[in-house]
Amino acid sequence: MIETKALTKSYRRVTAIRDVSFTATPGRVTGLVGLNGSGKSTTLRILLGLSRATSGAALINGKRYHQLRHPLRQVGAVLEQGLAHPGQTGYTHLVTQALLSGTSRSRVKELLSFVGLDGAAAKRTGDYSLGMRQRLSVATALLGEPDVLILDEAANGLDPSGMAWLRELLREHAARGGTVLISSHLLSELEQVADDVVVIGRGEILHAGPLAGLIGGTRLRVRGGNPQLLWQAFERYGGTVTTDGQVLYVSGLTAEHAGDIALHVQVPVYELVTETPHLEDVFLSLAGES
Ligand SMILES: Nc1ncnc2c1ncn2[C@@H]1O[C@H](COP(=O)(O)OP(=O)(O)OP(=O)(O)O)[C@@H](O)[C@H]1O
Repeated sequence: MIETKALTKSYRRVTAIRDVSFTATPGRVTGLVGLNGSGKSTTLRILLGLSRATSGAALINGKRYHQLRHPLRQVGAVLEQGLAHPGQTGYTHLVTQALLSGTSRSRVKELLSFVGLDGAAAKRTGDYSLGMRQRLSVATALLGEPDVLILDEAANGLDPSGMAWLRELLREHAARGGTVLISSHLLSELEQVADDVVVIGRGEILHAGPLAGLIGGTRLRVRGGNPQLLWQAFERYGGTVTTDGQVLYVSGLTAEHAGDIALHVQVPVYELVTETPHLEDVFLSLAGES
């Protein structure tokens, strides 16, 4: 479980985050989404004890990071700047980290293969591609078999198969009862993995809740012979109508119902489509309004 309560961080001139409160619950993947500079990394860094909050609390399993008895076994983190020394091989890096977290060497081999790096274990991490570095960071995060995973822009640099691999890994972690918090500046990147989303804009929470709630309902796009008459009829039967001057956008009615209404008022319909708003558009209008 991850909780932030009225978390605020001010630098000398900038308030990076203000009153940020949200919960990431076990068994679910929570996405933290915001445009560049919105405060995602600041929030995650405070959760991981890398930065101190000006006020408020950031808790992992009910405790601040520095109060955790075995932090590396409770929380695994993938941060933007990565972890590995460029001169070390992937294998040496993981063994060093294993020693720090009290994990056995046998788990290192197992993890290298789990993240698809066994072929590159003897290569210097400085020669790794961005995607390989992300895979190594994920392996490092998983070393201590933590319940809680925190990932900052972890999909950066991954190709489509890498993205699919990461999504499956995070979904499985949540399915086993783990807590996953992953940030991104693209909601579309999280669309297939997150159960819940926290949208942050200019340091403040704009939405926190199930992903489905953010998308909202579908609407109908209707073009017909007498828009004025159609509009009145749709509203009379409980629809809510807006228009761009050409097309009517109707919510609160099914396509079947709208078609029947048009037939009833004898207006020909040229187009009747059910539309689901594109998630990225919803996010951009939300983030843009902040
Ligand atoms: N050490 C610092 N000193 C001063 N201001 C900072 C510092 N770190 C972050 N900020 C400011 O705080 C705000 C939030 O930054 P943060 O890095 O948390 O955003 P972000 O959402 O992670 O963005 P990005 O996706 O670009 O990394 C920005 O305005 C940033 O300039």
